[in-house]
Amino acid sequence: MNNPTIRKVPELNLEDYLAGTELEKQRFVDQFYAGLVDYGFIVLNPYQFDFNLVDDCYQVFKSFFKLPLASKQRYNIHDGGKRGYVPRLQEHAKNSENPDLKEFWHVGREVPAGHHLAEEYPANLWPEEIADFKRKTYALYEQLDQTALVMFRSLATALDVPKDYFEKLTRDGNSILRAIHYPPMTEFELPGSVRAAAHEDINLITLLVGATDSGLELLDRDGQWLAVESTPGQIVVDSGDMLSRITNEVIPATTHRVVNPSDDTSDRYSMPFFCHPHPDAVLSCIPSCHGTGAKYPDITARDFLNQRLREIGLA
Ligand SMILES: O=C(O)CCC(=O)C(=O)O
Ligand SMILES: [Fe+2]
Repeated sequence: MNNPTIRKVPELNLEDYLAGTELEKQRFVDQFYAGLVDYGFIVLNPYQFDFNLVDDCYQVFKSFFKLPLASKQRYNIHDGGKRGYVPRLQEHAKNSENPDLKEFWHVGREVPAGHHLAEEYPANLWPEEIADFKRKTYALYEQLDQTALVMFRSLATALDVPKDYFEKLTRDGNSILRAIHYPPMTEFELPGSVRAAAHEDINLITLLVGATDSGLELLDRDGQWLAVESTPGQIVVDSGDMLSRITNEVIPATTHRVVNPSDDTSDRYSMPFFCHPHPDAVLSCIPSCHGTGAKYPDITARDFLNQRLREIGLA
């Protein structure tokens, strides 16, 4: 029987990895890996992370989502949600017919003109109605990108690949900062829909800076839903489909959802950062996870992503 007071997503201190003794470092590596294998989620206390940038971004995105729909729709460029605004009831989970009760905004990687990915990555949109939108949101993007790199280094040790294995895979990667607004339930009349239906993330790992409210749940290995509790100042880290694929499912992509609140009138905001490889990266089974054979053939991150985006109604 699942007892939520006993089963709890492990909590880790990034300081142990970045400034700890060799023993603390190794313990962090082991606990991060075990957390992903056992739960697919860990709660991270970051180290030297500027949470003012998080507050700034919540301010920016709250102001944006408050704009009239006609203003917001100017930034809905129907590119499959790659950049800019995606209105309510657009995205649905892979096996769900009902759309999620959310609207969101995507900020993607900026590369200089002439860069080999400049043609492939769509240009970001920067709403002129909101002051400092670009500076504030991209500063958070870069800070999360740096944090991800540290988590990847620790994961590389656990998986027995060169320390820069994920760095190479994700250099100039297609990572996305998604700001989500879940409006009050009173604004919908859709009995079958939830804030975010059960799904797995497509990417390698996701970093979620503290949401403004609870509601996030993971499906644990015993088939029980478990609340993922975090406080402001923490970052929830979870594993996605791409990590599952290259680890031969040793680290599964954990199913999660955002349940509807008991209170019908409150909003919820969250900001997942989806860490993606660069499009030409080959998703290939890591040797230490090979076991009796790779379950999946090699595929480029580009092909894998496009396949998944079609499945969720975004391509
Ligand atoms: O809003 C949240 O807390 C989680 C959102 C999520 O899982 C997603 O957008 O993939
Ligand atoms: Fe997710």
